[in-house]
Amino acid sequence: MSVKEVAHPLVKHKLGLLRQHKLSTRSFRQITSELAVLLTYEATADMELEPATVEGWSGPVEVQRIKGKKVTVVPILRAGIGMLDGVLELIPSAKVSVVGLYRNEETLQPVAYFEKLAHDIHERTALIIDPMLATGGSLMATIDMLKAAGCERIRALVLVAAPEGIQKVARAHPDVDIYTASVDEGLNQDGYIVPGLGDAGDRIFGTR
Ligand SMILES: O=P(O)(O)OC[C@H]1O[C@H](OP(=O)(O)OP(=O)(O)O)[C@H](O)[C@@H]1O
Ligand SMILES: O=c1cc[nH]c(=O)[nH]1
Ligand SMILES: [Mg+2]
Repeated sequence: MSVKEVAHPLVKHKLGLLRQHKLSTRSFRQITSELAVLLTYEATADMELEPATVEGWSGPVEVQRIKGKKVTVVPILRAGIGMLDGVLELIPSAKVSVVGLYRNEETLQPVAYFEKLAHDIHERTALIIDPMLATGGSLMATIDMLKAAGCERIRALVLVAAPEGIQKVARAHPDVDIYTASVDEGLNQDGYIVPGLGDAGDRIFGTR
């Protein structure tokens, strides 16, 4: 497994904006979406290309196009929805497989409540999206669902990751790569990432 902490200046700058406590719901949503675009750019950098010929203005031109193009984006409800538009901006033809999970606030264990996956997920690369990787429970549960459905190539795009969650996922799923704007310091006693972003779902949906 690899963890790629994206060092691009735009990513660092936008993440800094997002960390501000006093940020409107509108701005939080907007910047989350922009970061999703940039993480997608990184997470697709090794996509395979194949040669093709198109009809150009001066005749046939040899071009390159993405081979296969089979991707499914997997937002983890609810906060993952905040990254969906950004990912689809770069991969507009991707199928969307939705997973619903929430974290029990006392046990910190993920509780599954929804699953609707692309029917041909076994032949697609899954890009899981969720702003937060904290204890890793939600990501692990999602990976388990995808693998149970036959998915073989899985990547996760998260805005902020805690080392504790990364280690847990790495041990159980060494084949899954993680792309993040930041590996933060760690978790507090309530399982929140420090310095983190707070409750990303509440900030995206304006529910607190
Ligand atoms: O790594 P973990 O410890 O599992 O925590 C991370 C999860 O917690 C948050 O979701 P939450 O349960 O708050 O649901 P929400 O998106 O509906 O707010 C976040 O969006 C992740 O899905
Ligand atoms: O820091 C955290 C941890 C879990 N979920 C969040 O939204 N934020
Ligand atoms: Mg939440």
